[in-house]
Amino acid sequence: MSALSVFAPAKINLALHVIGQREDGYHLLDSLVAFAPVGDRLTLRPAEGFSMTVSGPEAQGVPTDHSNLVLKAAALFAAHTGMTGGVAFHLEKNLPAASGIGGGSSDAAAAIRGLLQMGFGDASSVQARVLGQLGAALTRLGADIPMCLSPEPQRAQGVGDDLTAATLPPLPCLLVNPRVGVATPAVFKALIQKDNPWITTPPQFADAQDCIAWLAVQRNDLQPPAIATAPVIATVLETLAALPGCRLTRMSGSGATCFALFATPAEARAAETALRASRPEWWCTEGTLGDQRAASAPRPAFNVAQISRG
Ligand SMILES: C[C@](O)(CO)[C@H](O)COP(=O)(O)OP(=O)(O)OC[C@H]1O[C@@H](n2ccc(N)nc2=O)[C@H](O)[C@@H]1O
Ligand SMILES: Nc1ncnc2c1ncn2[C@@H]1O[C@H](COP(=O)(O)OP(=O)(O)OP(=O)(O)O)[C@@H](O)[C@H]1O
Repeated sequence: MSALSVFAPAKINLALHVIGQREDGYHLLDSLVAFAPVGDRLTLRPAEGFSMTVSGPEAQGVPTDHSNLVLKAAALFAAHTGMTGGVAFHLEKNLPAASGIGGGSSDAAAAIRGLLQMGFGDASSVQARVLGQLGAALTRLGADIPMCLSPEPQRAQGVGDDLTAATLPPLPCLLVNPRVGVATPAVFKALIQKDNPWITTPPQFADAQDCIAWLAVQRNDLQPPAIATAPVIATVLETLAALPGCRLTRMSGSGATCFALFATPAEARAAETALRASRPEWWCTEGTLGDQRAASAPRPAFNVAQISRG
């Protein structure tokens, strides 16, 4: 068996409404999610046991031991499927960690897609029931993992694990992180109002401008508590809003990464050039949001949707 390379795209919460809280403390969400053409790259090579190396521009501080979400997800996969053999993972880290764009969760989901694609797991045991149990365990590992298993536009409800495919037009986007790590639990803890209104059901959008007009009346309820935790996020949003052609600005996930949407890719590219010149210390990259399934990995032998919606 040869090596397999799997793309782990950035996840963007175009809208993120917090609509309640469960007794165990987890929050109930209603979020519209899309994926960017920028992301990490995970390579899987058959080996004895599981191991992990990390390289790339954002590798510093990313664990290479069993605390990496890639190795944790692989261990869960092995426990649930009876997988024999092992894999040497290599992670090329391009996304800043702890930044609200799903980095570790997207890497973990890429590991699961890769293991399925390589044919690991006892085929007879990888049935709907096993995949459902694995899905529940992966949600406990990272609430963003289920939505990253199939990197396509989707509405995420429940604690992030109740997924419905959504149709979105291509959305030209600029992603910006001010290089401040934000801890997700701290932001949820700082959220005062837990029972906010739901998302209105997304209609069919004629084009990017139509979608942006609809998004403008949605929210990210974690934005105010994240700004209270890391005030620089407000500066990022103000800076993005002042860029020529910017139609909408918002924070993704629990921050600190923010995004700006544009009507055309040319406007997004021009905005990236301008921002790189004025704020060279910030991480920024442009790309068109949408469906990254084709780029992420060949389709695995088993239905990934069974895990993510299990
Ligand atoms: C903010 C989002 O990124 C939106 O997509 C996710 O809800 C967070 O996903 P994640 O980073 O994978 O989060 P996890 O590592 O599973 O959870 C970190 C912590 O965030 C809080 N958490 C997470 C998800 C959720 N629905 N409710 C919560 O209250 C819990 O305190 C949890 O212990
Ligand atoms: N593969 C990984 N990539 C990045 N961080 C990882 C990974 N595995 C474990 N971690 C640890 O998880 C922490 C959170 O990183 P991650 O990139 O998942 O952030 P996040 O903001 O929780 O993402 P999101 O909220 O969008 O799901 C990091 O500080 C790091 O110590």
